[in-house]
Formats: sequence, structure tokens, C-alpha cells
Amino acid sequence: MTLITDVRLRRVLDSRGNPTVEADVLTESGGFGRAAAPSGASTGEYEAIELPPSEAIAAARRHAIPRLVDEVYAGNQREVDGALRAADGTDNFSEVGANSAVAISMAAAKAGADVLGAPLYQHLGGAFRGENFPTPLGNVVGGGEHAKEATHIQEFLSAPVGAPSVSEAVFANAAVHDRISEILDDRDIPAAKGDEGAWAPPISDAEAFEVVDEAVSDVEDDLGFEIGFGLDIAAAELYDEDEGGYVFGDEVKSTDEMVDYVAEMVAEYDLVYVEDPLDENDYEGFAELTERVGDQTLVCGDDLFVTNVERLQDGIDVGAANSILIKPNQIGTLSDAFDAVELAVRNNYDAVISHRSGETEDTTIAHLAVATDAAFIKTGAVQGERTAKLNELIRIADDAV
Ligand SMILES: O=C(O)[C@@H](CO)OP(=O)(O)O
Ligand SMILES: [Mg+2]
Repeated sequence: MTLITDVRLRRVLDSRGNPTVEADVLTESGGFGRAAAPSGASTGEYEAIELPPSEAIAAARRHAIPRLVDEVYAGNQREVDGALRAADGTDNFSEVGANSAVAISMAAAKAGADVLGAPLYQHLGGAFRGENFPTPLGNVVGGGEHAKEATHIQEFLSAPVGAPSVSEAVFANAAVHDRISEILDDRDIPAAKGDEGAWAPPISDAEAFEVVDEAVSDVEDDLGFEIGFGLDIAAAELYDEDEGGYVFGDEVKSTDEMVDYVAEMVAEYDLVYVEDPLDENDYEGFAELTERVGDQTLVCGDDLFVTNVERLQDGIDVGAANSILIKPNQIGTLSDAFDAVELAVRNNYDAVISHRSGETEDTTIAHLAVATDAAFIKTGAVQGERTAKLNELIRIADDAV
């Protein structure tokens, strides 16, 4: 075990060109770890608080760093994360900022791995991890809060569930992304890209279903293994209480209509995954949908659970879903993210480790997915800050990290 001897914080760019927090953690024996906080656009109401990076850095320097330097061992993740929580003193990291907290938490884990001479996934998950790999969910068409003048549904996600290896799965998602641009071209539809590199064409959700279905089938035929697709509806962003439901342009769907719509899409397109199909406060609606389609598809809570064990437990109690999205920056530390995965797994929920729409080159979530033996990882299909994680998964599988 080696003591943390220095924590350095700085502002760096994220993929949207916004500043974010990067942390370096150094140890007595020369260990080093570096990590950066991602940032959401369609953030959940109950997420831990992201402060403006300069404020988060100043607060962490004042409150957190003195509790870590010469006090805590880098390899003891619970102690690192406990010190961060104690330094903050709130439930939601509103003093220190979840962005500073998560950057330090992840950098300390990397320093701990460095000291051991082990890859991060092994330090976090143990000696027997590294055999199973998550299926990557690749965002190939999208809109919502991630792109203007595009689909109402935030993400259409390619899901190569039959891929024989993680590398083939990663290339399959890139091929679906590419095939979609050809199909759009054939239909004379111009398409910009959204924040995560997905195509953001000015088409209806109904047409997007058709296009993605065609692309997925074509690539499935080419590659010879099963590729399905799924959605992140990000329904909290569509929900408007004053309008009395979910706003899809000129049409407003009531909760019952929304449940029917999603259930119909699951049946029609054999969807393998549906994230945030209803508002983040609607446990009941989630439970009704899960009752209807939970044996056919994953119903995943992102804004609903915000990687928070209390919200997850509430969901488990009412049967709200069968899967949880895990985003370390939604809760602030790796220990909290692990606790959420463990509670999920104990209750037969699949964990899906996820990026944010604002990302950096940081690859921690690739290791987290392998360390937790997660069923899926959602980290885009193309674009540098997304491929950083996908390529790291390929390296982990190749024993080359
Ligand atoms: O809703 C989501 O799942 C994410 C990532 O795709 O988006 P954001 O980071 O904007 O919350
Ligand atoms: Mg989401």
C-alpha cells in the first residue's frame, strides 16, 4: 500500500469544447493515475451536482485534497471515496462538485492499479476478470437533447448481441453507422451528427426506426451474426406536465399511450433494449411497461435511477425495470457506482456501464465494464472520445493494456 502524495487538478476540454475537470493522483512509490470527468446534456433531476469546473477545482483543493494527501492509500478505493464524501459533507456532492469527485476517484483507482502493476479492470474487479466482455451499444441515429432538428427519441442504439468477440461487436456498430449514412444518402436525407457522433437526420422517429432496422439487417447479413437494436428515449426530456404528457412535436402522448407505443415498438422491431421509456419520476409507468415487455427486452433506468442505490432499491421494490445504467459521474465516486452494480446484480438487474454525451479520451468506463462483468457498455460507435473506450476494450481483450 502506498500513500497518495499529491493530487493535481486542472481544466481540460471535453468533446463539446466545454471545460471539464482532470485529476492526477501521485503516490509515495511513484504510482500515477490520471482521469477526467465527463458531462451530461440530458441530465437527470436527481444526479449528483456538477459545479462549474473552476469552482469544483477550487472547492476540491480546499476541502478534499487535504484529506487525501499523506492521509489515504491509493489502492484503498473505499477510503479514497470515503474521504471525498467526508470532504463534501452533502448527499449530492454540491460542495466539492461531482466532477472533481469523480475525476479524483477514478484517478486514484488508476494510481492504485499502477502501483500494483495491474490493469485497472483487474485492480477493480479481481484476478478472475477479463474473460467476459460487455456488448457495446452503439448510438447510430439520434436527436433529443443531443442534436437539433432530428428525432425526438434521443438514441437509436445498434446492439450486436450475437458477436463472437468484443472486437467484432465494435466493428459491427461502426459498420451499422456507416450503412446508415448510405441509406440516408439513397433517400436524399442530409444528416449532421449529434454530440455522440450518431447521425442526426431531420426525419420522424418512425422513419428512423425503418432506417436503423434496414441498416442493422444489412450488416447482420454481411457479418453473419445477430445484431439487434435498442433505444434511449430519454423520456424525461419529452415529458411536459403542463402539456399533460410526452411531447413528440405536434403530438402529445399520455402515459398510457407512451407505454403502448414503446410496447408496440419492442414487438415490431424486436428491440433488445429500452432506456428511460418514461419520465424520471414515473416508477409506476416503468413498472407497467416492465410487466408487459420485461421478458422480451431490457428496460433500463438512467435518469430514473441516476446510479443511486436508494433510487434503485425503490425501483426494485416496485419492479420498475430489469436493468440500470451506471454513470460514475451521476453519483460521484467509483465506490458508489460499484455499490449500484452490486445491488442491481443481486436483484437480477443487468448493469449497463455508460459514457456521457460530453466525454474526454478517458477510458475508465471500459475497465469498469470488464471489472463488473457488465452485460452491456454504452459508449457510442464512432468519434475519438468514443473510440478511445471501444479501442481500450479491444486492448483489454487482447491483453495489451
Ligand atoms: O442519456 C444518456 O444516456 C446520456 C449518454 O448517452 O446522455 P447525457 O450524457 O447527455 O445524459
Ligand atoms: Mg440515457
